[in-house]
Amino acid sequence: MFSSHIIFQTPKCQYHGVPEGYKFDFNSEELHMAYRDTSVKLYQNDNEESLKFQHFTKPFKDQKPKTLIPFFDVQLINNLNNMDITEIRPSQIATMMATLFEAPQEVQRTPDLLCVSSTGSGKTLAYLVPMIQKCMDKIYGLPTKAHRKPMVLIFSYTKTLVENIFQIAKKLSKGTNVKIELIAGNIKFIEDTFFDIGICSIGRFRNHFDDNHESGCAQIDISWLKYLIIDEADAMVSDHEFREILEKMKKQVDFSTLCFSATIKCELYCLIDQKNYYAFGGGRINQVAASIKTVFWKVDTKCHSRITGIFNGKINVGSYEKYELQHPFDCLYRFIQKYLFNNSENKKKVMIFVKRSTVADYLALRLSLCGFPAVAVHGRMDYNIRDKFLQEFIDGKCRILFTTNLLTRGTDINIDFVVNYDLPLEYEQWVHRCGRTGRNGNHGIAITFIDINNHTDYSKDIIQRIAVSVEDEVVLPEFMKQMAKLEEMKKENNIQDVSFVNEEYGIE
Ligand SMILES: Nc1ncnc2c1ncn2[C@@H]1O[C@H](COP(=O)(O)OP(=O)(O)OP(=O)(O)O)[C@@H](O)[C@H]1O
Repeated sequence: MFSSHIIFQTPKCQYHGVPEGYKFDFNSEELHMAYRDTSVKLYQNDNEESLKFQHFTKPFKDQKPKTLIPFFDVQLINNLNNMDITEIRPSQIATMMATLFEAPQEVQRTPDLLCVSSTGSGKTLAYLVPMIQKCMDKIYGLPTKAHRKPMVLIFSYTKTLVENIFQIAKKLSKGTNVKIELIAGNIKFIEDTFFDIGICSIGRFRNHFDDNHESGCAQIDISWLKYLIIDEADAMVSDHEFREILEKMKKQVDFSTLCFSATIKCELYCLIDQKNYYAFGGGRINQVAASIKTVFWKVDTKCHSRITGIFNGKINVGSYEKYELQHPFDCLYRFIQKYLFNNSENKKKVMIFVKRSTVADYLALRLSLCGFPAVAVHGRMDYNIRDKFLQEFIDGKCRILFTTNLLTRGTDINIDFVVNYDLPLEYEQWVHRCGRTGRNGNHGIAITFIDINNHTDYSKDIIQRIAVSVEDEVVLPEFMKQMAKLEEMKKENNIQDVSFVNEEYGIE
């Protein structure tokens, strides 16, 4: 099991790790490998500036390269700047170091990489930037009109994620010759397979790769493949179809596998070459990111909802004075009233996770009828409607979004609150759900409803892992502590037995 501190595996090759306290020397002839985010922060130049992408801009033709560090084309740096991206994040420099340096001679190819870094820490750019640069370097060495076969394939977990990665890749590669192909979704099958980077969903890729492919599908030739990127790798590893494809690809050609996620499980190691890999860990691994405040609210599905409909032209919201517990819908209603609709200036957004798509639809409708417009986005709806609702939420036209597992991972929308109305089936999903807020340097709040009278339905494992993972100062419902048997765990002494209601984000 990884904790937030067990992070680095010594690579079985000649790169050096960087000791604590080491300062990056731009003129150094040595090769370096970043291995922990505390160390990566030490990559600063003499002026103590934070490290920027432009520090790695390629020199002009007649200029002598100052260092052995990798270089980015000006066009790529400009594209990054146009996206307001200047500083390099820890996972980004680690991936850059691992992929852009030439591997030592005794190592045939770039070692594999396991990059585990908190939600919202910038893993998508961590792999896209060096991969686009690699393709640009390759293209320079080829005749202008040469037909190129894919050098990089990127796989991710859902069609929505794959499409997001594609959109970012298109922006990053603007004005370069790098050809990027989307191999996912309900768009037409690709017609030619001459591209540099393919961004794929598993099912659609299979049609272009497998012998049992749909007739007429162009077949992708992977003989040039050098890098296989697996985003949300710990979820992908559970997909048998994906593992089969991977095995088949590995039999055909030797490529480096780069895995990215905010959570890690042991099975993930079967995706990489365990004798020749780097691992990088940044932020809290397998835990909710430090930028997110986690709060637990007790609710009771067995008590009646007091929001009963229209009464004298107003919603009857009942009275709660005598009741300690509330039905989850009532709890949600009061939360939204207090934190999203307390004044006309409020622009805050909440993403609410539920188990089932029918529940998402029902709750969105019910809340809308109560005067708080909400939409639901899930896997059992038409793509176009899904995209339309999601866009309304992104644009802030609708500030309440109900969803299911569909948006658990990877979704990058600026939101203030996450509510786990139901608990997910796996602990890792809870971490990713909470990680939809508190991204990209912002703070967020993730509220988890704990059904106090129905907790037998929950997986004991989830409750236990959540209870153990949260920081000492997070107040937990008593039964969570009991279920987690925290008495036997080292954290027990630090958890106070007080009301679950958090002062700042308590319901009343
Ligand atoms: N160097 C950077 N400077 C400024 N913003 C950045 C930088 N790198 C990434 N970002 C922004 O940070 C946000 C989060 O990035 P990204 O979605 O890649 O996170 P992630 O680590 O993949 O998260 P998750 O694990 O939840 O998928 C994005 O909006 C991205 O544009």
